[in-house]
Amino acid sequence: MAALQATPLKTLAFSRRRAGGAALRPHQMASFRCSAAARSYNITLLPGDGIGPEVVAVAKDVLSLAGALEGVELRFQEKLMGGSALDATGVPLPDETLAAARDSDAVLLGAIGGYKWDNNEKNLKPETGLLQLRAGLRVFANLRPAAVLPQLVDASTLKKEVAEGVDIMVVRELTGGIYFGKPRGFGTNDNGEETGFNTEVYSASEIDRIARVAFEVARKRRGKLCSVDKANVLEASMLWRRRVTALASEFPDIELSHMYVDNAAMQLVRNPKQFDTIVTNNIFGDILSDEASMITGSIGMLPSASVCESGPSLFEPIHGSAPDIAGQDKANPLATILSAAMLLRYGLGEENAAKRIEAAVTETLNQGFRTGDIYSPGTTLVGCKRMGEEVLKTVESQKAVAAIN
Ligand SMILES: NC(=O)C1=CN([C@@H]2O[C@H](COP(=O)(O)OP(=O)(O)OC[C@H]3O[C@@H](n4cnc5c(N)ncnc54)[C@H](O)[C@@H]3O)[C@@H](O)[C@H]2O)C=CC1
Ligand SMILES: CC(C)CC(=O)C(=O)O
Ligand SMILES: [Mg+2]
Repeated sequence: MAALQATPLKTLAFSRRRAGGAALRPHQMASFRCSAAARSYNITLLPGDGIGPEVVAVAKDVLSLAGALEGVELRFQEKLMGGSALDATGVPLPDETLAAARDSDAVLLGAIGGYKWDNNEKNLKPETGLLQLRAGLRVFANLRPAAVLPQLVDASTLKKEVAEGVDIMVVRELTGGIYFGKPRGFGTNDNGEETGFNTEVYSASEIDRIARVAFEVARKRRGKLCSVDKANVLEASMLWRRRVTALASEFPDIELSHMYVDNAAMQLVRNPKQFDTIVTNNIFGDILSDEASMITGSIGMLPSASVCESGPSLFEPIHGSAPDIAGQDKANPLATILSAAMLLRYGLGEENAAKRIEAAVTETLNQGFRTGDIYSPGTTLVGCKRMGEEVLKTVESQKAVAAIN
């Protein structure tokens, strides 16, 4: 934990384990890098449901090629998760899947959920499996970068002058709050009416550990941190604000501000450039990052990394299983491809391979290829598979390599 508190992103690069081995420390990294044979990693793939298998298949190929070109061997194992696991095994997160994820160097998830399971009881919902996975891996910090790429400024729903240059990092608490709080359930009120209830609860230590990560992230960015809460109404938010404020004395170089979540939702579309790093709870982070995604052009563009104190990290696009376009080769795979780049950088410490992927995505967009969600006149409309093929071509190309160096 001490290392994570000190430099979360840097530490992430060293937080993964070799298969069956102990965590590598930074000073071991140089010798580890010298041995080509040692640079091999076990990756658990959890394609999930809907567009999940479509985007993960594409991202796996990109990950493999970028790794191979940088001398990194990636060994993949695919496990059931979500609705597909429910259908096959009766539970949304089979023990075998969690065990495999825990035992790997990093985990790449597509998305889970779909109409078929929407009316299942809580324990038999794909979404419950995802919450169990996050809790099981103890990945409490979810980093969701939302940056407007110059090539996609016209795909933003906001005016060009409002959208261009936006570069926000949402640090979302991921294993606490109302998605996990007890009591929860259904009951009956005094009038005999049916009720449904959930509990928003945070302990001081849960707030402190996510806030520390956020302060450190802000330190590596532009030094501004906005803590988003609802402290005018909710006790959990009152504690949140008190703890974040207290912690600020340890980070005098960071400009801390506080904002109520309703105002933050409005400010994000009014003047998103005012934000650098945002730290917030589980549910507000879920909602605000989807909102931020539209500033960048599409939810199909945003990757994420979910990290813990030790053990494998989880990488996933921020979007869901998009059942409305599933099976039609319409999904944008770039969020998952960019999640694969985050996996290489923060999960495995393989910076060059990560850069190769990011450069390839930039180049593919420069060449004008667009899936439907980011299409604008004058660009070339492609499906999920073709977008993957174009990225693969540029991963290998001289141009992508030149962009790295
Ligand atoms: N991490 C996960 O696995 C998540 C799962 N879900 C689940 O996904 C299912 C659908 O949820 P929704 O609320 O519809 O959210 P969603 O993110 O799946 O879709 C929202 C809208 O964005 C579009 N979209 C999403 N990803 C896209 C991509 N890569 N390319 C192009 N368009 C894309 C969809 O077509 C849809 O119109 C539900 O069962 C939900 O519980 C929702 C959010 C996260
Ligand atoms: C499907 C939910 C469990 C979570 C969600 O929407 C998200 O993490 O983005
Ligand atoms: Mg969400």
